Amino acid sequence: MNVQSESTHDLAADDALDPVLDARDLTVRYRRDVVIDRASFELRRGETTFLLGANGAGKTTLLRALIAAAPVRSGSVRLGEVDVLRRPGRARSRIGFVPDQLDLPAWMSGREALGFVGAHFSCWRGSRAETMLADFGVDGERPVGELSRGQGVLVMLAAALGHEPDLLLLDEPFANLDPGARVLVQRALLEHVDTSRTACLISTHDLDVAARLADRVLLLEDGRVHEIDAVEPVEPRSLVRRREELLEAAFATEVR
Ligand SMILES: Nc1ncnc2c1ncn2[C@@H]1O[C@H](COP(=O)(O)OP(=O)(O)OP(=O)(O)O)[C@@H](O)[C@H]1O
Repeated sequence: MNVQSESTHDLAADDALDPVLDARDLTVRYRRDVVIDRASFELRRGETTFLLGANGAGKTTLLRALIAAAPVRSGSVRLGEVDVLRRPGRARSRIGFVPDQLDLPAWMSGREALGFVGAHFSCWRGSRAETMLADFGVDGERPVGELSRGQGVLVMLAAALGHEPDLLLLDEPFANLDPGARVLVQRALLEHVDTSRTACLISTHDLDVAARLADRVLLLEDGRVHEIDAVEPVEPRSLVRRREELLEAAFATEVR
């Protein structure tokens, strides 16, 4: 999402060369099943990268591998100078993560959940996360068991953004959000990525959102990660064509 003014263009260009995360030859296996097969890619400062792939392609597995929470068999993940697989605690303190399943204790209030997630990620900036939660219109005193999935995503997003991470990893954050909540989430992400120059990787099945917001697209297919060029310049026709290409590539068997 490059909304830099012209005067900051050079700085943005320099920034763009600076990878926040560098994954090299990453292989993840569940027993004998190779889910991620020698994946290599970078996530760069100020760029929003979308991760596409059919059901079961390994998107969740790949995102988890990037916080050392999946069985990585070989390869490396570096977050700046930090070796994520060797020092996951240190790396996680600089990462905001929104999982696909919100496994929070049902009795916990939204506000307590912010602290819980913050503690897990070795970081806690309570007041900022609580302000974000209020901005999202979620009552922080309500138990998360009483929240809808969309409201739960907003709690996790506030927790993920609250400590101003260098890297944001979001697993299907737009699923089951109503249009209002979707706009809120997208706006919060856009603002955050643009102002703090965070790197961001978002998995989704929503090709409309990906085509509209992506600076880069990674496609996961047969365990391999393929990079698809940025969707720009953004012209309606090229966008439609690009979406069709992505759709065919990602879901070839389903659309035939
Ligand atoms: N803990 C696990 N143990 C064994 N196999 C697993 C485990 N977690 C995931 N898998 C397998 O790994 C593959 C990839 O699953 P993953 O959830 O990463 O895919 P996905 O692309 O996120 O799917 P979806 O779009 O449906 O959410 C699947 O075949 C799944 O069955």
